[in-house]
This record gives sequence, C-alpha cells and structure tokens, in this order.
Amino acid sequence: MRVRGLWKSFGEQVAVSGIDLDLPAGRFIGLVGPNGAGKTTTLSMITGLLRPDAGLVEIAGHDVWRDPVGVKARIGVLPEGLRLFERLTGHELLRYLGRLRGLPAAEVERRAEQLLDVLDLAGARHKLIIDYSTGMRKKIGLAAALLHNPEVLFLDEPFEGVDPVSAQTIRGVLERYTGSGATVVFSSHVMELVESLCDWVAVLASGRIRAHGSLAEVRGDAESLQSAFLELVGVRGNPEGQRLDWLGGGRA
Ligand SMILES: Nc1ncnc2c1ncn2[C@@H]1O[C@H](COP(=O)(O)OP(=O)(O)OP(=O)(O)O)[C@@H](O)[C@H]1O
Repeated sequence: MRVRGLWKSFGEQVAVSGIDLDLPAGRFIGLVGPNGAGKTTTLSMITGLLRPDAGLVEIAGHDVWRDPVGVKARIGVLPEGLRLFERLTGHELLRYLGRLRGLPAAEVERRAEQLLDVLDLAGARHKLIIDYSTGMRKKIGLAAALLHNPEVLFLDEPFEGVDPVSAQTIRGVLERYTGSGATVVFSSHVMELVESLCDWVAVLASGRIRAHGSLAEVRGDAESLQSAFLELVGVRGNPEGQRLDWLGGGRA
C-alpha cells in the first residue's frame, strides 16, 4: 500500500498534514497515536470513506479514488462507530452483505455459519443487531469485513469495548488471517496490544508520521513501545493534573 502527500483539513483544523507511507504486504500493521492524532481520518481516506484534500492512495496497484470498486473488492473495513442494519439479525446481515459482494448464496451461507461459529456468535445468529452488546457488534462487524476474504483488512480500534475473552477470539481470527499471507492494518492507542500483535508500526501525532518501520526499529533502545511512543510524541505525563488541588479526600 502506497500513500503519498495525504492531506485533510476540517475548516481551520488540519487533521492530516502530508502523510507519506509505504505499508508492506502480509504484515500485521499497527497505526498508533494519541487522541486526535489523525488515525481515523487517515484510515477513512485510505479506505475510500473520506475524500482527501490532496494526495494519493494505492492498494495493490489500484488508486483508491480513481478505482474505488476495484479497491473495495480487495479490502475489508471495520470503521470506528460502524453503523449496522439494526433490524436485521446477525445471520441476515451477513447473508445480505455476502449477496451485495456478489458471492454465490451457498458460499455466503457456508462462510456466514463458520464466521458466526468462530466468533462465538452462533447463539446470537437470530438475534436482532439492535440487541447486540458492544463486543458482539465489533465481532459481527469483523465477520462482515472478512466475508469476501479480502487481501487487506483495515480495523479502527477493533478492541475498544471488547472483553478479554472476545479480544482473544478476535486476536485468534486475525492471527490466522495474517498467517495465510493477508495484511491487517489496525489503529489503537493501547501500546501493549500493538506490541504483542504487530510486526510493523507507524506512529502518528498531530497529523504527521513520527516514525514507521518494524516493531524493533520503532522501539529502538526504549524498554517498551509505550516508552518509545511517549518519547516520539513528546509527552511525559500531564503536569496540569497537579493543579487539581481540590480533588480527593471527599472534602467540599
Ligand atoms: N468531521 C470532522 N470535523 C471537524 N474536525 C474533525 C472531524 N473529524 C476529525 N476532526 C479533527 O481532526 C483531528 C483528528 O481526528 P481523528 O478522529 O482522525 O483522530 P484519532 O487519532 O482517530 O483520535 P482518537 O484516538 O481520539 O479516535 C482532531 O483534531 C479532530 O477534532
């Protein structure tokens, strides 16, 4: 995946300011950065959900904005705050999306059953999505993103609001997927998670790439990715917290 000069402003606010990035295929890639760094904006532009002000994005040689259909056939996306069809059951959603993707009905059925099973959603397959919990919504969103067997999977904060058991399930599915040569790009601000899952990392702060490369390269001499990250984004705890001298002790 090739990104050149990617730029996005919202009025006066520059969210992403000129990102250049080459993401290697077949890797587990983490896009990390503090709140407001521009991760969601970057992923939305890369996946064809948000039009950049300037710049180029190519996935497997296809321009995301010139050939959106070609690109969307090759990628799976789990966006932040994904809106689902609330009045469909999990099973109906997968069946509907599978047919939209042009898969044969029998194949959709086979894949949907397997995905629901592996993601521990088999018991909720006939439940309306409106009644799904946060973690169940993430899992059905992941199933929907994987159904057409994409070459690259983009996940925006896939583990947010997910309990440890579901997180382990999602992790297992993703590891199996990258093990077969596919690429996962996911955003997170949980460094321990990125460190344990990813073999390639890009650090984003204030709309710019601060470091990118293999996990070992980005970590450098730091004892953990967390320390390297704090060093890179120039934050060592917020001393403003010390000003809250009224807080604590239960006094009025
Ligand atoms: N639709 C929008 N309108 C105005 N400003 C926006 C919009 N979307 C994002 N921004 C701004 O762009 C900047 C980058 O936001 P973005 O959501 O991409 O960050 P992020 O790294 O994903 O943050 P978080 O980790 O908190 O989700 C922020 O300053 C945000 O306020």
